[in-house]
Amino acid sequence: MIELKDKATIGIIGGSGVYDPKILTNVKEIKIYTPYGQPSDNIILGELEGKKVAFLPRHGRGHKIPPHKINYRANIWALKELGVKWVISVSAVGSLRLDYKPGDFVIPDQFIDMTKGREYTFFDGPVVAHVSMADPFCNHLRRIIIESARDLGITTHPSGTYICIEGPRFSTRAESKVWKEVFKADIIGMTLVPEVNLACEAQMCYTTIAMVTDYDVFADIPVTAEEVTKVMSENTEKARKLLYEVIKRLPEKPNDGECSCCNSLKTALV
Ligand SMILES: CSC[C@H]1O[C@H](OP(=O)(O)O)[C@H](O)[C@@H]1O
Ligand SMILES: Nc1ncnc2[nH]cnc12
Repeated sequence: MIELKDKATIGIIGGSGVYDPKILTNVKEIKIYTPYGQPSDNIILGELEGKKVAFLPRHGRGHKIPPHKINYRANIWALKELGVKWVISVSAVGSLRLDYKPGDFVIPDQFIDMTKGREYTFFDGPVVAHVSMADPFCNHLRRIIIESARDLGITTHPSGTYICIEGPRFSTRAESKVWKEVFKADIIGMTLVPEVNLACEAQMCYTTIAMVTDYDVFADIPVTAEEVTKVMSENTEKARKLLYEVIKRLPEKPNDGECSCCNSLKTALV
């Protein structure tokens, strides 16, 4: 049973290189049990500017869980259980275009799912739901992140299509060419799906701050995990600054006029 004092309205899911919530004060660690098993790690609860924030490292502390083994359902369920309404995900991504450079941020507005066998839904029957994914990210949250990044002078691309591959391997040159030239995706990663789908089913506002770490395999020297980790660690301070500013500006509740994330099940149930 979660106590009222342990509720949080804002959730941060940290990706590669983001394993601790350094911007939070009054932190405490809690373990959450879900019908889907264990989340990636204990959740760190803390405060920022008087707001309650829950932090969860997607790969666990020490990066022990690969993308295809993450218990996405348990992670989203745990955040929902805590009362989270806004979910800000931080992710390392490869760039599929020259003008999205390592160190830049991208706030994607679309995704393409190339994953192969994950648990994609909370609705496995007998209740069946088909949520709309036309606009998969919360536009209210995207606007606040884009404005905050602009005011902080952080180079941020306000749109982009994220292609999510199964991993854990990186793409071949032929695959990367297809993602770039045929699918016209802008960035590539391994963790967005099904995190985004599940957040939508849980009627939460979800957006990703994608940090470009590499040029995938269309660069002369193809991407390595070492390169991703290095670029990510060089830029985590920038990500923290942005998270701080975004959380400062987030209203208590999503604004009905700007997004309909909280009502995603209204038209989804069969
Ligand atoms: C460490 S290299 C590949 C790894 O990094 C990204 O993870 P995240 O989105 O959690 O930052 C990518 O999707 C892969 O899982
Ligand atoms: N090039 C890449 N492909 C897939 N996932 C990534 N995460 C960071 N860079 C990536």
